[in-house]
Amino acid sequence: MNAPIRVLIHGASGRMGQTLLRLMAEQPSLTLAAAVAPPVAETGLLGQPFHPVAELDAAPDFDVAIDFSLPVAFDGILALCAKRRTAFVSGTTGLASQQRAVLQAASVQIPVLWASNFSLGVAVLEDLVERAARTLSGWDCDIVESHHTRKLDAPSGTALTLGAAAGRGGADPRYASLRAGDIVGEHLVQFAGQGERIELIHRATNRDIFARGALHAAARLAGRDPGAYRLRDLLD
Ligand SMILES: NC(=O)C1=CN([C@@H]2O[C@H](COP(=O)(O)OP(=O)(O)OC[C@H]3O[C@@H](n4cnc5c(N)ncnc54)[C@H](OP(=O)(O)O)[C@@H]3O)[C@@H](O)[C@H]2O)C=CC1
Ligand SMILES: O=C(O)C1=N[C@H](C(=O)O)C[C@H](O)C1
Repeated sequence: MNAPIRVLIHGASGRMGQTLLRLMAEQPSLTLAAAVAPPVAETGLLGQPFHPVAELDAAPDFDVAIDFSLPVAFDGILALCAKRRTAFVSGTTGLASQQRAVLQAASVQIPVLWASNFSLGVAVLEDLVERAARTLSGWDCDIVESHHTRKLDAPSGTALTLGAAAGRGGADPRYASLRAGDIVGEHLVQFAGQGERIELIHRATNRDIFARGALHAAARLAGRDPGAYRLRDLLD
């Protein structure tokens, strides 16, 4: 039997961090090495002690980090993974272009996977949007994203990913963002022509889909050759 893959969860006290910790047992190949969070958060919903962010360098050995935190916290965990030569999975959105460049540079040394959305449905939607944009030349393309009021970045990472897909198909998308209540995440991509309109919508109704996608990716990324992987590279 293979040794379990040791996982460090970064942003462990957050909405996604807590979901990841709850669902980790579903991936029997994974074991928790550390749950990292700022010092104000002493224990999470599951009662596990947090490793303080301030002592990130002293984190126990791990094989892969899963990061769902904030842009301000991203550089530190990526640097630790590069230093320890571990795999890095991140879903943190709102990154600056310079942070994306550093991530790309790190992929020469370690396996990395960053995705704006870890759900299967959005992966399919991305393909549909590119195809629609390619076919519907001259139609207006608008992307409307809705999220909970605690979300800090806008447009969402997913909206930008879908916009890039539309762009590859030749469209020039516009963006609109709504923040309301506890909406987990909704993305509408609308193509409007003369006398007709197509709406492609993805609605996330809970965060488990994102956490399962990230845990699945972590289990398959650990131990791989360095490189920048996409979610679709690791799907069964
Ligand atoms: N790619 C995807 O599929 C998805 C991506 N996301 C993205 O993941 C990120 C996290 O989302 P969510 O869980 O809702 O956000 P939360 O605000 O609930 O969680 C953020 C986490 O980061 C921690 N944190 C804050 N500041 C620092 C710091 N300076 N150093 C280290 N850790 C810090 C927070 O600690 P504390 O609790 O103390 O504030 C918390 O643990 C966002 O960028 C979001 O857009 C979200 C869902 C899906
Ligand atoms: O912050 C969130 O909650 C989410 N963020 C991601 C994004 O920015 O696209 C993914 C999902 O929509 C939830």
